[in-house]
Amino acid sequence: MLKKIIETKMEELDQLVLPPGISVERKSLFQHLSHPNRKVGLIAEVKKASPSKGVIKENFHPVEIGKAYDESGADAISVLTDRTYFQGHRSYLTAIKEEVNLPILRKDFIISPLQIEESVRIGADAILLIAGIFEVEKLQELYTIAYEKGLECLVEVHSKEELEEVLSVFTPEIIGVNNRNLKTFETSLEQTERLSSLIPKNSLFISESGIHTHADVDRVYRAGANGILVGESLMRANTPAEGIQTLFGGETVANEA
Ligand SMILES: O=C(O)c1ccccc1NCC(=O)[C@H](O)[C@H](O)COP(=O)(O)O
Repeated sequence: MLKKIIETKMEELDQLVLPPGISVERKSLFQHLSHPNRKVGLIAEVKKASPSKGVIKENFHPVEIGKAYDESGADAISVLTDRTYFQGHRSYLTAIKEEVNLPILRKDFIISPLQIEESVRIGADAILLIAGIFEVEKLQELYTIAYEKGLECLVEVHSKEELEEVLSVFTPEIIGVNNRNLKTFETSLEQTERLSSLIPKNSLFISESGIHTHADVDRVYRAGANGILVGESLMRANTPAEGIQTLFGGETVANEA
């Protein structure tokens, strides 16, 4: 699946037209996740559809969702901007950024410095870099370009081997362990438990995918995660606020509306 997505991304790159830049106040994903509102930081994802589940939320209003996440005490927002496989769009990120006071992670398949410049111009504070797409040297090159442009990166791994290979070259400040097997689409929180001890102490450890219940949150918290990235279960909840309440078992924070 990842190979197919990257092939599509390369075709899209040929058509990419950079938007004019916008002036935004940058928010640090690292800082917000380092001082979370609850026991683990929540990156709440704006996700209409996906390759594994098809359309997840028919009645999809990205700005309303982003504002509800902000009002419900999320620590950051992830916005799918891939059009083909997730029915996202870069305009969703810009529109949400203008309405919330949280760091925005651009969730897309970044393979080129051009997309990093595009991410800056649409108002992203951070981008996802997927280790499994590149040689580590290329990953580090894109990581450096992003930070030079004022963005932060969440470096995502899907296996022990990928994580060890990245750490043999550099130490990302934010490391995501994706619990989803990109071949079968199955999710298992054992992935987080398996890789936890390999995460450097100075890096933030984010558990991504397949987190649906308070027990799931507790499990990855006990495994040592500093934060979670959650999409589907929040998108399927009656409201984003209810979805967040379910994940945290009623644990509230001061700025919840
Ligand atoms: O979600 C998918 O089906 C998917 C398939 C192939 C590549 C990436 C995919 N998802 C991107 C993500 O990492 C998730 O959107 C994110 O971690 C949230 O996962 P979830 O809470 O399980 O929706």
